[in-house]
Amino acid sequence: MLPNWHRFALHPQLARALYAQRFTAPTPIQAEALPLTMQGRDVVGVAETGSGKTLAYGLPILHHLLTEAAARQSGSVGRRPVRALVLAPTRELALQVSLHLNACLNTVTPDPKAESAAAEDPALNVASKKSKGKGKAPAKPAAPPARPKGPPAVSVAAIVGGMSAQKQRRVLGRGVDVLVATPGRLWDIVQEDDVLAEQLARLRFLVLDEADRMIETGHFAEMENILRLTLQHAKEDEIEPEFDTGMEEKKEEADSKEGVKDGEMQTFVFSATLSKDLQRNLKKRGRPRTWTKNGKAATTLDDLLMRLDFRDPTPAVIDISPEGGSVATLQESRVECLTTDKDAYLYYFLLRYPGRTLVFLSSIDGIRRLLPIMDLLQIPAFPLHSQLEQRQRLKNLDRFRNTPRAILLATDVAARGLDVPAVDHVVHYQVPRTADAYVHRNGRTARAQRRGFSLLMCAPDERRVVRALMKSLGREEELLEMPVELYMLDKMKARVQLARQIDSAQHRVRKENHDKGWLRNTAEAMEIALDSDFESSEEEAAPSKQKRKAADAKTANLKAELKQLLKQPLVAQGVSTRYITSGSVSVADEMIAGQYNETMVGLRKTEAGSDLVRAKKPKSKAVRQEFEEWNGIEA
Ligand SMILES: Nc1ncnc2c1ncn2[C@@H]1O[C@H](COP(=O)(O)OP(=O)(O)OP(=O)(O)O)[C@@H](O)[C@H]1O
Repeated sequence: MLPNWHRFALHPQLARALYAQRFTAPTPIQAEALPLTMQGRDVVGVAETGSGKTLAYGLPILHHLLTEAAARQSGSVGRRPVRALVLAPTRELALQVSLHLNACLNTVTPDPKAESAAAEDPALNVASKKSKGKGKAPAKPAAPPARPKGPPAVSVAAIVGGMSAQKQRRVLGRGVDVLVATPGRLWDIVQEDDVLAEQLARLRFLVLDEADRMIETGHFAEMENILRLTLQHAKEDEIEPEFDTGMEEKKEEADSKEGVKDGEMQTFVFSATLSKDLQRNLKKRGRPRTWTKNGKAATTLDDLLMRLDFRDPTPAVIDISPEGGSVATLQESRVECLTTDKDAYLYYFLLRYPGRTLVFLSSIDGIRRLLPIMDLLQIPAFPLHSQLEQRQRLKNLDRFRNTPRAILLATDVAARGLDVPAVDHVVHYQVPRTADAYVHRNGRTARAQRRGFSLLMCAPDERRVVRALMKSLGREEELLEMPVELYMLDKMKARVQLARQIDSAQHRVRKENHDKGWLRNTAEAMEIALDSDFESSEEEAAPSKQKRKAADAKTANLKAELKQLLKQPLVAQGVSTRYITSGSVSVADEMIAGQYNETMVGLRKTEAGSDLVRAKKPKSKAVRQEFEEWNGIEA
């Protein structure tokens, strides 16, 4: 059925699922990893973002468990032990991995709505339940046979923070074969669940997905604790002889055999970015002797990986990441602008190049500030950051997934691992702090061989960071620049300026109301009567009714003005809207040919990235210094 997959001799159920999802051939990382993982080797895989790493480790796990389940047949009762643990840095990524693996157990193509429902409820996130969803069979190829009823042969479930822990415990109680988890929540549960703790010591597979990120997200201690549990008992009891017994040689001989021994745990570490040094060290290393070498806790990814319980004496390292960290189908660019103009440049970009766009900001406050402005400008944008409730995060992700031109304003919580199909553009509203973050953010677009575009917004005080960033990626060429029609940009600035004024006026009113309400509520809760002094001082402080009325009227005027502006067509310089056949640009011709930009009259419809220009040569040092001093930029 799928000749390109034949050589891996995958379980027929997986072959059917690959066929149903039209994965006709393995991706390069899958093609390189599968022969090793299927033979019991430990693998460290580094491949560009969106290259199919999940199945590179997922298929061998599912293959093994499905084969094992077939041999087990019926009859076994009681809670099935967890056989594979996948640790992922964020809730979204864990849920996504779990859905991806489940889709390989269901031979029915998942319906995105059913998927999101399942994602909202990890208790549903097992193969048996999902198959009951209204899974749409693909039109072509023909729908495969329905799966048999009854409990799933292999179940996958996600355990993440922000969801009902009770429900997740119930899922665990039913038996989970592949557990996908974020370290924080898993550690909470493990501490109260001795059975689970015991099971983690007998895993057949351990996966660290986006391992480097887990250290950044403050999960370090929990992850270390969990990894400690996965050290298998026999090893902990092993006493290292202090003198030469000749045993060591024999052991080394046995160890030099590739792969893990039968039934032992296989470890997979996957990421889009793993330092070359670390990869070299991993190749050279032997097994860890003791967990807490020097009695110190691991603090870096290098430490952590060096402490992993690789059972394979020579873990295979597959690195097919592109030089400089960029994907071939990705077009990168930058635009230089003042910090205060970034909103206008972003607005310009969104109108000039419509498409599903993921905008990365470095702070939650930044998102909170930008969101109402986008709203006032009638740009549909959704936030994604760690202070949103989990349900809200999933809802926003879902909306972003299902709205073709949606905008997602996200912090780096969304940078890694998230697989939203067809993200057209990534915008770095602020320069990311590390080169890895830059690569991972960009990795949300240009996935699975699709084209993608990224724009780095660079303020004068960020130039130095950008230079360092490019240097650490080994880039010699500067990023190409996105050209901007300055005439059009001015119009954007006027609109943004109005939106900001309205927002700050509304914000003032909201804050006043909030402060007043807060005082009253607190006083009420504490059963304190606010005395007349307080009331009168409040009255004094509060703007008079008249003042408020005037302020409200001003805001209403501003709103009306903005509404009016938004209604007006954005016309490029040199274009007459009255006589669209005249002027320097033949708008009519382009309209007829469907080549015009929908919101910016007179500008051709072009894809982002198709009109990039080489950056201007840097000014001579003296001139630059003068410019920087003049602009108050630190030398
Ligand atoms: N063999 C295949 N053929 C076609 N598409 C595939 C194949 N394997 C995976 N995909 C699709 O490619 C997309 C990216 O896969 P995946 O999320 O595993 O990438 P990744 O390498 O883990 O990315 P990241 O590093 O960003 O997490 C997914 O939508 C997946 O369904």
